[in-house]
Amino acid sequence: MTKLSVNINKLATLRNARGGNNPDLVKAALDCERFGTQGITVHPRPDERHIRYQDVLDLKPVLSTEFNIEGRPDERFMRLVEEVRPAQATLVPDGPDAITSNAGWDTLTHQHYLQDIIRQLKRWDVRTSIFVDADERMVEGAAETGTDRIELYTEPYAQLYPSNPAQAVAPFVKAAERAKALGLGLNAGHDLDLHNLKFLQEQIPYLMEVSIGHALICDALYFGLENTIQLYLRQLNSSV
Ligand SMILES: CC(=O)[C@@H](O)[C@H](O)COP(=O)(O)O
Ligand SMILES: NCC(=O)COP(=O)(O)O
Repeated sequence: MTKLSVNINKLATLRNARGGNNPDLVKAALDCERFGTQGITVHPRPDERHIRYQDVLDLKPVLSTEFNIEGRPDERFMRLVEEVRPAQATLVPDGPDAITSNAGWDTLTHQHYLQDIIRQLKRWDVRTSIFVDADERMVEGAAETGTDRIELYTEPYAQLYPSNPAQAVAPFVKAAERAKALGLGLNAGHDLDLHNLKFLQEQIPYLMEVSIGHALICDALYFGLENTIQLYLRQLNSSV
């Protein structure tokens, strides 16, 4: 079964636009859970333009599904993960000024660095995932770090999918097969939506989790949050 983890960054963007607490992020996350999501993802960035570090602290005690914190493992991120002990930490290489994630790790160049971080996260009993491009060499480098899982960076898939689905998915299937052969768990995310999700999941049925934010929250403007989550779960063949 492929789990859906709803990324609530965009709800925090909306909340921050007016400086108040509307929408209430904690309530919205709990509603996502009530509507069927199997996880909540946040990606606090150093400028706190959407998720604030305090949001992460507020969410942890109330969530009942898998909490996934994504980000660059700088000192502040690591302190947060140590305090919150989420189900999963996903390491993303974004610089502080990144508009959004735009690449996976170079797991060969940064192998020792990642090994140290993974070791530390495991001491805290946090499952680890490393954000990587669909490149077998990067998957192999990730396996060397001792990580539990990788998350395939799916923007290139999403870009090419409308014109050539088979070509778009081919490198992802190859990378996924390599990950499976190496014993790595597999997640995927970035720019997944109601059009491209089903095909990806059909081609890689052993995908463990997808984290989806931007498109899902945009869809919720039209369909409502509850219906939208149900629509995404249906794409993943969940029993809804
Ligand atoms: C790692 C990843 O692909 C997502 O976390 C994405 O970066 C969302 O972040 P933003 O909501 O800041 O675009
Ligand atoms: N890890 C990907 C994620 O959390 C959401 O990315 P997006 O759907 O906002 O592009």
